[in-house]
Amino acid sequence: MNPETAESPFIRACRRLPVPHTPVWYMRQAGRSLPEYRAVRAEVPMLTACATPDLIVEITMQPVRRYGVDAAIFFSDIVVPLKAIGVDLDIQPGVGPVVADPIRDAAAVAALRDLSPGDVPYVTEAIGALTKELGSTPLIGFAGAPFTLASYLIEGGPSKNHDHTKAMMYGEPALWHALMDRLTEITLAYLRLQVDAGASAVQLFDSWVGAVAPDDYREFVLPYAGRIFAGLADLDVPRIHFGVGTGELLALLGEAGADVVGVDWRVPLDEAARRVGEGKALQGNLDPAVLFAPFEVVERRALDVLARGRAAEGHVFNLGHGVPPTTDPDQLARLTDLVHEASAR
Ligand SMILES: Cc1c2[nH]c(c1CCC(=O)O)Cc1[nH]c(c(CCC(=O)O)c1C)Cc1[nH]c(c(CCC(=O)O)c1C)Cc1[nH]c(c(C)c1CCC(=O)O)C2
Repeated sequence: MNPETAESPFIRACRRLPVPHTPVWYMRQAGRSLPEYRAVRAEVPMLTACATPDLIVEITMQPVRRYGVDAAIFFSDIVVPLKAIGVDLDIQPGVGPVVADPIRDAAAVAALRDLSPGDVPYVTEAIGALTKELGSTPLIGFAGAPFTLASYLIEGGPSKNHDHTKAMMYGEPALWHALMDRLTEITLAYLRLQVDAGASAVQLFDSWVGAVAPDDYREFVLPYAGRIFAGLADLDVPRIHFGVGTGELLALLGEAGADVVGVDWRVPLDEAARRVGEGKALQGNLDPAVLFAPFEVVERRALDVLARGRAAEGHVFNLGHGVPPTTDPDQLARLTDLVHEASAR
């Protein structure tokens, strides 16, 4: 990473170093709520956009231009590497990823081949162009974590209770471990190629792992997240680990090897710092729904997040989950300025 990027508030906060202001970015900042995003996407299916370097660059830059956030997140989706190795899937508007043939047996698991950089040339190309355009602003690469990817593959689409996923985990543990092993290799390769192309941090999204109890997380999930973080250790970029509803798992998300633990809105950051323990930075955690309240409420809540975030060794301000599609972009613009001004030191 270039020296100015290494000195940016976002990278410094991830490394638990002093910062001039608390850095802020938003999960799902690229897309959905922005009119300039809807204009660009009007005629283009989601997965086509994710495979078109010019569109990736433009959409990734949109929230950076509009809000002045401290980091960009690469515009893509967690299912892109699966599509790239030949899984028959689509992203349906308002639904999410839908898999044509859900993976439920050993033959389907064995068909998940390794990912190489040549499978996603548009990712490498877009990241190269983005790092030039971003200058010292860091670019966050990302991937879906094995549990969350497994859930889409096994269920065949979005799921509330992850019943088929858990049925395999509990009932066919050998098949489960084989699937998690395949997804771990694919995810690690995907994150490494993003860093090799120029990403200066990575976030592993285990969005739906909050459905799993701590003992099961330790047995069925943590070894794989651990392999991914260990496999990135030589790259010298901050590694962020996030899931929704993970209050009971926060210490384990850190234990898996992340430098920064992402926290949803259910656990205040001072309590999260206590649960995660020493040697980690935290990211979060304003309830995204607060953005629908008048700005004075957003302000009061955001100041509370900042105050509690001081209990952590490093704090990156974010929402507790993604930007809701109907968010008024002006609320995020004002929130970004507020975080910068209120935390200036
Ligand atoms: C679980 C998950 C997915 N995708 C992702 C996650 C993990 C983050 C999280 O927990 O929210 C990650 C993701 N998806 C997208 C990004 C882009 C970068 C960003 O701004 O954060 C990122 C980081 C774009 C997208 N991914 C998707 C869209 C909407 C596609 C469209 O505009 O048609 C975007 C902009 C589609 C998608 N893909 C997925 C869902 C649930 C959806 C939304 C379905 C819907 O409500 O329309 C799976």
